[in-house]
Amino acid sequence: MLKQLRELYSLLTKQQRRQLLRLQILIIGMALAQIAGVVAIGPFMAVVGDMSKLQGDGWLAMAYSASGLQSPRAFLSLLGAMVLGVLLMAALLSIYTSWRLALYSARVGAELSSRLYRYYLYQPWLFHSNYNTSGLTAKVSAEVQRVTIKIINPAMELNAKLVMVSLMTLAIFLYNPLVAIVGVVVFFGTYLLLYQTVRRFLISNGKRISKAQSKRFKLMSEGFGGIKDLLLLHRQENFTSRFDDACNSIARGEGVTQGLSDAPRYAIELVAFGSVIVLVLYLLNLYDGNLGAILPALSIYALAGFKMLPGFQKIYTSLTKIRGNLAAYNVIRDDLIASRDESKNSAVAVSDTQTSAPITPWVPQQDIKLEDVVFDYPGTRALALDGLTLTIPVNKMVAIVGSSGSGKSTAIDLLLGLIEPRQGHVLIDGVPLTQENIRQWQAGVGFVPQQIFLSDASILENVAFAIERKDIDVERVKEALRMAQLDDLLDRFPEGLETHIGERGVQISGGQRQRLGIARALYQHAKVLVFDEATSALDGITERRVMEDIKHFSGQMTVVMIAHRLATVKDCDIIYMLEGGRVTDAGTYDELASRNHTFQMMANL
Ligand SMILES: Nc1ncnc2c1ncn2[C@@H]1O[C@H](COP(=O)(O)OP(=O)(O)OP(=O)(O)O)[C@@H](O)[C@H]1O
Repeated sequence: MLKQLRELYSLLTKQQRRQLLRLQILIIGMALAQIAGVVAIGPFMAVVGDMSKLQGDGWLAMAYSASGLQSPRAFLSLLGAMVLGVLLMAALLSIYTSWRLALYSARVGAELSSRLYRYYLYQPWLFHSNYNTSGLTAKVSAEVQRVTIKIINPAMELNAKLVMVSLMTLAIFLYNPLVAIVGVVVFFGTYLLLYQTVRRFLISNGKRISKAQSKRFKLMSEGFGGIKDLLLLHRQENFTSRFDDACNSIARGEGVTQGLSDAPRYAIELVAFGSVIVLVLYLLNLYDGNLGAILPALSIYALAGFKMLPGFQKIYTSLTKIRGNLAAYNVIRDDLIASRDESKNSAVAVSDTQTSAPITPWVPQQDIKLEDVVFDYPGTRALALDGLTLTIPVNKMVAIVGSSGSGKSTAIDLLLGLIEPRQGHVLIDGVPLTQENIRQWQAGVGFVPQQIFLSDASILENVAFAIERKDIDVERVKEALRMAQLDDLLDRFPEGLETHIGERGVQISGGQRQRLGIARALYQHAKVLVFDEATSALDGITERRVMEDIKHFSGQMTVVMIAHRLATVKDCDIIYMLEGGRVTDAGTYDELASRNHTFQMMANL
């Protein structure tokens, strides 16, 4: 556990560590104030037990005569008020420190969540293609929240109480070493014994919660994502019963961890009462039954115990909470470490996009080539692309067709610069695509996927996707919509460009959605348009209309498309047939239809 806490500390930013140091000073100040409050009760009780202490030459007698008060009772009231004053100061300092600690934990948690979100958004395509979104969402939200509330916050409280208990024990040790040693052994020993008993249980419990948590997120994402199928198949019960199981598992796990954290309080109360009886007997023996001498000592111990017992309990509950939730930390640990290592690069990337001048798109003049490209996905044995070579002349329409798994999407991802070839090159006018020039290349390429993602925002914001509203070029949006044959859509809605579409906005048809995807690509001034089965979800008539739109770009733009239905690619200048990650034939539709048997079968000729 210490290892993980140290690791968590190493994940803090420099600023967070500096804040922690300042908090540490505050914590020590708070502990000293608590000790002052406890010690202050001594003189007060000494006078209560034996008024004669105000006579003679002791320091209490000197303080009494210096106070100028006429009666011992008035002096006692003054002492009482002073004790209350010190206790009040200690209480105020404690409130302030607790507030700062809670704020600090919450801020660290929020920063970790932001850090993870940023880290994931900056990951390359390969990372995302192998991850499910619900897993990432669970990490950024639920797991970080668990780490914040159940590890960082308790760790801060543990820290504060450990300092307080240690300093208080030291103070008692200076007063009476035997009482301090026996007290620590009895209370610490009892808690340690209890903690060792439940430790194993807490660990397995924590893991169970993490597992159920990710299951819950998966069920939510799959349930809402596939709602249409569920409604039709009436299989909601299958999801709700599994969701119930996961929720119950979490509730049971959290309840048990909480219960195990609270349980020792009652056992300790018993030990505490026993200790008071033993202490009284010990003091009676020590001071030979002299109550005047016993009272101050007993009050100091009682007040110290009153402060320390909740401290011990807090240390124990913090430890059990941390132990029970370390599994949440383990789930996000690797990503947090990786995000720390990459944070500098991301910072550069962010400042790059925000401060540097707009990137000049790289517009090819002759052709785009994939040359002898080999690619395999991590963790797979088979090659996705095995020596793929193809040429896309500029301002032509080029299609890539082939059976499922033949490597079409992988070829497109390479072309877009989303993945890098293991061997071979992507050449733009003969110049290889590299990390140095990829941003210029991507700035000039428009990608239209099969499923156009609509933001819950206006048409304007959806065309200029992920751009600050104030930075959107409205004229350019209008131009893109016009080129994508979508201006009629604007006429239909009174609010025009401001019409809200997406989840909570007006619904648009599949064809309009696809055109919106095209407009989004055109807004970037793309000169190369890449369609990844962009029309496969459309009905025949809408698909033909969208294809007509795309044909408009022929001669002015380079169009690359993947299509399953061969009717879609009839007008393309070149059709590449892929099989097993390489080109098996190429030509126009008519050429392939006349000579290629596979093509004839695919086209149902
Ligand atoms: N993220 C991935 N991880 C591992 N293997 C992958 C991944 N994506 C694709 N593959 C594999 O790479 C090969 C080529 O896949 P690709 O998606 O490029 O084919 P495709 O022709 O586009 O198929 P489809 O028409 O079904 O989309 C397939 O064997 C596929 O299983």
